[in-house]
Amino acid sequence: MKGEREEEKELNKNSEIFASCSFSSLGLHPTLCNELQERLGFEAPTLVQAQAIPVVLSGRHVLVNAATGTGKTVAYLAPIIHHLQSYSPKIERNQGTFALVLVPTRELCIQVYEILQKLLHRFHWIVPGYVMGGEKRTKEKARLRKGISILIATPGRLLDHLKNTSSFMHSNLRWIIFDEADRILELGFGQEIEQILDLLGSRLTEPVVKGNKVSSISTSQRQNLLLSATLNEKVNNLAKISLENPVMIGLDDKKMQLDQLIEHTESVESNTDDELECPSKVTNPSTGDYKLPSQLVQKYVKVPCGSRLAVLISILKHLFEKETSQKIVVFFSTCDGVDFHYSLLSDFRYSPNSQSEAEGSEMFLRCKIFRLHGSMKQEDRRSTFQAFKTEKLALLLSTDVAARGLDFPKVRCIIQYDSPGEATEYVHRVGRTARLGEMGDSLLFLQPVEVDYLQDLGKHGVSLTEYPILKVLDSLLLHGQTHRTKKFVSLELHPWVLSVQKALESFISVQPRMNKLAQNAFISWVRAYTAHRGDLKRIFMVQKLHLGHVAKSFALKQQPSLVGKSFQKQSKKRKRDQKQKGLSKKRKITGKT
Ligand SMILES: Nc1ncnc2c1ncn2[C@@H]1O[C@H](COP(=O)(O)OP(=O)(O)OP(=O)(O)O)[C@@H](O)[C@H]1O
Repeated sequence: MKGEREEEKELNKNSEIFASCSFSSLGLHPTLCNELQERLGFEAPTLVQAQAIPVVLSGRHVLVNAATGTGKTVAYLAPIIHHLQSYSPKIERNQGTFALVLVPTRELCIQVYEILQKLLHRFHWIVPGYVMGGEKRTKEKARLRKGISILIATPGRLLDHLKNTSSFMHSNLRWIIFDEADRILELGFGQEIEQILDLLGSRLTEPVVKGNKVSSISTSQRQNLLLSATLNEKVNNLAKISLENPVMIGLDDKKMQLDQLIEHTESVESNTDDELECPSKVTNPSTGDYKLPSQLVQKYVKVPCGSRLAVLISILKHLFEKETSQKIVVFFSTCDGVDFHYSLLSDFRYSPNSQSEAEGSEMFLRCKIFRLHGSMKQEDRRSTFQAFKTEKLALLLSTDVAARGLDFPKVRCIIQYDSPGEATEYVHRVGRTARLGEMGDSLLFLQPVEVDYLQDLGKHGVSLTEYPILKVLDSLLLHGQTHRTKKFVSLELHPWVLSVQKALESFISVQPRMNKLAQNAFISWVRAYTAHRGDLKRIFMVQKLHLGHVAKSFALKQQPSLVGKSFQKQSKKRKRDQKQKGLSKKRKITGKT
């Protein structure tokens, strides 16, 4: 009986995610359909692919607004490859770039490149490639000179090459794709994108820059695609300047069959222009335009500041002990925060059940631990990204550098330990789990004074239920027995929390290196907290912070000085980094990720 129900559930899940048609029925070349099946293991298109592929094949400009993890990447790559392979005579390397995919981060660049490589296996004359920050320019120049048919790029580096690499040939450019458009714009790349559109002669609203680099292909032969899991004013503006009479594709989470999809596409098409001309329709945040996977279970946990760290590591312990094969991602607001927690969790030993110190202590968490943030060396970022992908039991500590577009298979739970700020960021962080119909949980940490943030999320149609933290703490064995909370007044005084906090503080206090990391993380955390913008300042009020409790959340017995040398040194370093990266105007909280 149970088996039947499971089967039924599985079927329902599949019909909410996959379309009841084949890739070939969408008009894709048979060899490409084979590659999709054999190299990527895709039996049938997802709903968003079934809807988008025919439209992209038709040559129309498209705006896709679909939930995270619904298969947007193949929705644009497959039709482009289909067209390119059909060119007769065959395209050649020396004809330069035909399609340009713009992505916000280096990791996403590599991820899209890897999928492209697989899809192009049997179309060896179509050359994939990427250019991105952190790589050697000279090597990139050489590759561009040889020719890259489908180029994936981060905006800053692409602009650099457009201006400085004369051998970069793009006069045959036909497609520009903005993948994770919202993130590209949030990172402050709006101006770069406009310049790129100008240099490529692809901006619709303003006169095109004239010069030797403007493409010879007429803009009417261009096809631009914009993909985003969230919509806002900036995305709408980009759509206006880059998309001509686009088809809007947005999927509801509810079940849609293919015939409904086609109807949907058509009805959406007829509204297309109105939608774009009326920003409020596209951008109104209260209409629930944030697409979240319906099977995602979203919870929040209310934790007083001083107990945050003890509670975080207790929840991690509980989750890893409950399921011995799973992956979890924890998001932090700063690189220093990631570094500190990474070192701490990698080394922290504690045996809650040993009666004496003589018995020795054991690793608190028994899983592989990884870290990812923007200040790491490119090779380290790359190897972490690849390693975490293939692990079965692992924890990734990351800044928002991992929040967008990254596809780590089988992530079971997302913990937002430091609050995300903008609701869009929340959506993208949780989007790293519950991908393609898989189950997934998310947990948002809030301090009691921050709970109004739930209302902010509610305005976007995002609702969370409370995580039973006391029950979890009660279930953890301390000195061989569980401790019921009824006898204790609050979470901070729970014997388990007290015991773990004490062990953490002793661990930090005897290790100068850990102490230093904790202090840096504390300072950066306070700075990031003060940098919340607009309305969020009302929720995340720095004045309401008790800095002694914040220090406790970094296992520091004493509060480090915020006016001391190290704070000033860090501020100076941050300004210097900003200058070097030329990002000073881009982000209000630079250096965060
Ligand atoms: N037709 C398909 N059949 C099976 N798996 C698929 C199919 N299409 C995509 N996938 C898988 O689904 C996952 C999500 O795909 P993808 O990363 O393209 O989603 P996305 O919508 O771009 O997500 P995000 O918005 O987070 O970037 C990937 O692991 C991908 O390999």
